Amino acid sequence: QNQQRTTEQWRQLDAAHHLHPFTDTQSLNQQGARVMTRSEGIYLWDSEGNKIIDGMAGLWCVNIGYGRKELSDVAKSQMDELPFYNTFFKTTHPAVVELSHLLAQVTPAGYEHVFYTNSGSEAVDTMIRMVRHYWDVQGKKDKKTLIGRWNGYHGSTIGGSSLGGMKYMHEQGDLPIPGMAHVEQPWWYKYGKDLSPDEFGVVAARWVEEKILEIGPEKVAAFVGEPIQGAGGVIIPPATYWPEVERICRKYDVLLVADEVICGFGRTGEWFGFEHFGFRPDIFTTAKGLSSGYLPIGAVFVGERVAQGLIAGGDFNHGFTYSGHPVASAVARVNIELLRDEGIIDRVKNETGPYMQKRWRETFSQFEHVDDVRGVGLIQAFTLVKDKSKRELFPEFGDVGLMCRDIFFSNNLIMRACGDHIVSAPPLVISKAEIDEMLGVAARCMETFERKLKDSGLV
Ligand SMILES: Cc1ncc(COP(=O)(O)O)c(CNc2cccc(C(=O)O)c2)c1O
Repeated sequence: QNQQRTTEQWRQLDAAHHLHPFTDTQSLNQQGARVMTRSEGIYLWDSEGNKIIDGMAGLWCVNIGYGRKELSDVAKSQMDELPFYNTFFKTTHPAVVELSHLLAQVTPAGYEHVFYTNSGSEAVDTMIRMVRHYWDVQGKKDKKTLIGRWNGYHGSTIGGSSLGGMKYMHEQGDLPIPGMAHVEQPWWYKYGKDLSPDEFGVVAARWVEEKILEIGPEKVAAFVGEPIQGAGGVIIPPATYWPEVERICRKYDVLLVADEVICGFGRTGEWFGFEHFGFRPDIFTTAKGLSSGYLPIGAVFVGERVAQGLIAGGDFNHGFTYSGHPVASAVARVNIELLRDEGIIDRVKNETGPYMQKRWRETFSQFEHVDDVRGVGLIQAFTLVKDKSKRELFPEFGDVGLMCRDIFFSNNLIMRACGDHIVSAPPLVISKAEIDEMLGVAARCMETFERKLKDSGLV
């Protein structure tokens, strides 16, 4: 157990030694970090004893919910038996074999081969190297460019952040690396103008075709996208988008990659987001819900075509010390078994997902500066807008988002601001009563937000 300290002591030691990710350390240290100490179900407790509703499942990852002893039990027994051994040099171990076998069963047919990493970023970087190596083996050495979307998020390694379309990340570290291209995101609210969503979905998909033709199909290795863009603001493409993207990729022999790090393992009410949108990627990357965040693990699922190409290609010179780590593998296996055996994903699809989407729309559509209220399964969002009637966004996209997020946070409800999008992705085990509790708090926060917005002179 951790040594018992006061919040202030934890804050001071944290400020003295700990550099946080995606953080302005100086401003954090002026206000002090919030010290999360324990968790259960959909709830967190901080060091001041506040009970917090985790509307973000950690970072979109605690799908099974907090406090599942089945995962900590298997972690301890695996750690006692074989805490580590590698999967290099012609060795394997039962934990990674059983996980791989299980994963082949919960994925649609045709995804029989999986490569392990420690994170989503590493899964994306693995995919980048696989895709380029695949085309080399096919003798098409010029097919190296990968196309992503602006505001897409594919992690924070050099490859992942280059493929991602977050310009504020590209500015740090001289990114993107060569061989990366981006098209606009399928955000109907901003780009759809007077097109219907379905018409816009085809237009947005054609941006991919234009980019492929601009670069030259013989140079394009793959198109990569999140079924629903998560960190980019829960941008849910119209139903016509993905089937059209798939048709275009097949037409120019461009591999199609789904980044399922957020959408995977039940978030949309299907096991994987590509099943919800009705397309079949050649490869898909996962992490987060794979272990529900209890231990770090990522996985790249390789479809038959690419798997056979790689296997025929001899040595694939890539991998990590902890690829297929025994304890992470064991925890992931039990996590997936619980998701499957407790029918959690079916319940998201048929019960709690529809309920959340109905209550989410009822709760937020009523507010004057909220529009584009949207969601699928248990991932949902709305956009804070200056003028609904004109679909007009705020000029400094992001300021009011943070204002709104801070009101939730000070009322012990965690939701996320992605620019002026407010997003939520709670644990998949959230009950209808907990959905009502969460949205009751949120509604009161939004009343406060609307008042604060009027006082701010921004509207
Ligand atoms: C689609 C996608 N792909 C890759 C990654 C990278 O995974 P790792 O972080 O495990 O390397 C992600 C991660 N997504 C992510 C990570 C951290 C914060 C937030 C946020 O929206 O606040 C989102 C992601 O959402």
